[in-house]
Amino acid sequence: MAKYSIGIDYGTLSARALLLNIQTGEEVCVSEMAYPHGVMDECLPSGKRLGDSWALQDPQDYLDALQVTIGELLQKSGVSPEDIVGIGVDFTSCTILPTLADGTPLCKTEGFEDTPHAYVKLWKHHAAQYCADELNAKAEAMGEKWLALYGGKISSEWMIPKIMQILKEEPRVYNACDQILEAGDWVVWQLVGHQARSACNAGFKGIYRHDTGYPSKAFFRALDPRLENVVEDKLSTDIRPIDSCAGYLTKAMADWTGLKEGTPVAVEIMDSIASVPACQIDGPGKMLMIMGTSTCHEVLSAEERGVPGTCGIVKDGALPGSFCYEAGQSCVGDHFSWFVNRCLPSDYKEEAEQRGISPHVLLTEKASRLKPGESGLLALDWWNGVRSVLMDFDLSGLILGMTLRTKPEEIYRALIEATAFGTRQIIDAFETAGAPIHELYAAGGIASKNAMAMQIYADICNKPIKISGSDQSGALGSAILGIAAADPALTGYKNVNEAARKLGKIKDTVYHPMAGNVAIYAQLFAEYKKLHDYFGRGENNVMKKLRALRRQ
Ligand SMILES: Nc1ncnc2c1ncn2[C@@H]1O[C@H](COP(=O)(O)OP(=O)(O)O)[C@@H](O)[C@H]1O
Ligand SMILES: O=C(CO)[C@@H](O)[C@@H](O)COP(=O)(O)O
Repeated sequence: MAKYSIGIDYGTLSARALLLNIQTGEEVCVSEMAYPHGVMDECLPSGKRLGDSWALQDPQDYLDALQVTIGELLQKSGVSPEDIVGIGVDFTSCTILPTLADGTPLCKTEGFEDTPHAYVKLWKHHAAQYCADELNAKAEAMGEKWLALYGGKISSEWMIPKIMQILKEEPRVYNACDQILEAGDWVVWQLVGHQARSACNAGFKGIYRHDTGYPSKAFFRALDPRLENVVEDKLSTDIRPIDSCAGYLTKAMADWTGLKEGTPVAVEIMDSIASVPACQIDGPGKMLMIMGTSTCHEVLSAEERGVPGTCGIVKDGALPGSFCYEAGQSCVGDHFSWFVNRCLPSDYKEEAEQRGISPHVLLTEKASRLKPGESGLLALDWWNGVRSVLMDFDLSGLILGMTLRTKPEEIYRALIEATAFGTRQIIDAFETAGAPIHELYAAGGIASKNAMAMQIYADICNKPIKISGSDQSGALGSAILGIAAADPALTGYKNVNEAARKLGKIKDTVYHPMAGNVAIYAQLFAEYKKLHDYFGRGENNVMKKLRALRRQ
């Protein structure tokens, strides 16, 4: 009798669930639900305005997505809940929410429905930059050893700066909540009825180290005396490995989803990392890029050492037996959709509509006819701040070289090239730190949808790129972890590594660098680096001044 696992991938705008046949690897069906409240970056549903760089979500959307997507999987496939051996969940991160002791989100309690700080802060909520600046200065002054393991700077996207922002701006929320946790950990809590926080999230986003735990009380006290006991008061030291079982589906959640009560649920994993087992990344020298709204870069290594430009290193963070390094770019697909949504001229919109294709496909078709360098444009990919080498969300975007003749497809291509230069910068940082990258692998929406972008990346990075065999690599990785959570006697897999070897997959297509393009892009990259340093390393702080003026 065939057995199945379900993987649920919570992205920025939607959740995707995948039903996987655990013996054949067949992806039986996929179901997606866009979050009804989407990303709230201007106001709450009540109309209450949010500040600059805010990005919130409504946690009820996550539960509704469980009900709708799992219901659809069961209905479309006709598979019996009895034959589902496990469930895995991955989530965009660092996405956090304050809750009561029983898990009720604070934004759903009386008196907090209209309080922005009581809602989920999405990964791309960047309004805690001033808190991150304070934290980084303090960590450096106090010689905190963990700082180097986060590339030398903690991002304002990460958990502690976000908690600091809540405490400083709305102490009422900080005091009223019993827990502050990753939304992925919260979903698992809802599924199994108790908390089982993920080592992956805690390590990458919560400054939790496998050997030393959280930063010391003295450090938290130095940040703010009210934070001295933040770990005991709001976090947890019960941190679980990602290949373990978090617990079993409760009766209430079985009724909500249509699944069987008692189905094992895996400890949650970050969405980016879930693609590692799905793409058969099993050792050093391979960099996996998960390219969607943002891009995350994953590298496995036997060693733990700080690499400038990375955002974190976690022991057994992606697969047991290796350290996983993550670097990232906060604006990739978002970069392209900004252009499509805000700047596309009406004749282009009409052409796309008439031909029944998306504006991305139209712009890509036109941009494919251009040669590298032909547009005369060069952009900095900082539309959503910088998560890599500079780690600064007060920086902003730039396009250089525009003339009266500049065409939309030229800008679109320059934006894609800018994100590839950003990736090249990250690869160079790894290689300079003594971790050579021989091959690139790509997963996520853009890897499967945009061949031109992948060729540009191969040319700019001067490395071959292999593509994930699944269009839903996050959900596939989660389903693999769902197997690891189940009884091996039932699944036939000894551990997650074995399941990843058998069920992970890569396409036959490989994008090879083209020598002529590589040479031209090398010249453009040299100019990109100059702009990067000029605007990013303090020589000209105009971007920060403009941001400060906007906030006044
Ligand atoms: N043909 C395309 N070329 C480039 N980017 C695209 C294309 N189609 C969609 N995108 C971008 O892909 C992003 C969504 O990526 P996806 O991996 O599906 O989601 P997520 O990052 O939320 O997991 C959006 O930002 C969108 O602008
Ligand atoms: O930062 C991480 C993971 O570490 C991502 O969750 C974040 O960049 C958002 O990813 P998506 O672009 O929504 O796939």
